[in-house]
Amino acid sequence: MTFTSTSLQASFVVDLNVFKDDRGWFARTYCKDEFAQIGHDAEWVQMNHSFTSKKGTIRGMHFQLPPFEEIKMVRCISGAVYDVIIDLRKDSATFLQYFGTELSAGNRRMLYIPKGFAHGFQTLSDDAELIYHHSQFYKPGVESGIRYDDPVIGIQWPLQAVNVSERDLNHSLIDNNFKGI
Ligand SMILES: Cc1cn([C@H]2C[C@H](O)[C@@H](COP(=O)(O)OP(=O)(O)O[C@H]3O[C@@H](C)C(=O)[C@@H](O)[C@H]3O)O2)c(=O)[nH]c1=O
Repeated sequence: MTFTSTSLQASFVVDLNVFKDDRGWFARTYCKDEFAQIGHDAEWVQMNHSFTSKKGTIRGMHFQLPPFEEIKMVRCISGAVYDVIIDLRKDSATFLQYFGTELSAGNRRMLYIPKGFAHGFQTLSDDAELIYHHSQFYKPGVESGIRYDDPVIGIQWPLQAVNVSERDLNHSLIDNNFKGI
């Protein structure tokens, strides 16, 4: 695996080493020893899988509140998405900045998202599927979110937004009281 730092400290784009032969290919998607390179020593306690039928759909921008913050790692296994993270770490030099990259079944790229970030994505194709690794259990009562179109963040989504969930449309906008997590 190749780990490439993004513009937001401690988050990484992870590219797989693909071994090809006449049958197809093989790639390792997680290895405790390799992930030690980026300081990852947490256990993945939950894995999730989502399917999104319509191109342009946005899900996000989600995070769990302290003390249930989590590390996530995401990979697209069907179609393509524009995947976005927002730095919400209050002491970070890049507080409230975002990073986005394309994840697709074709590029097999993963995004490693440390604690203290919001995460979301827009589908760039119909029938997009994402696999998630989580270092924390899902806790519905401690979920929070940032609006995908919050002007303070100013995410440039590639497509017009469609099919945003009621919950995601109702995240409150960032104001001066927001000090991060
Ligand atoms: C996230 C999650 C949802 N659910 C349930 C709650 C609900 O009934 C249904 C759909 O949940 P949501 O509407 O929250 O799904 P979704 O909007 O796709 O939520 C996901 O968005 C992306 C951007 C992330 O980063 C994920 O961590 C997760 O928050 O699945 C679980 O049972 N376990 C889970 O871990």
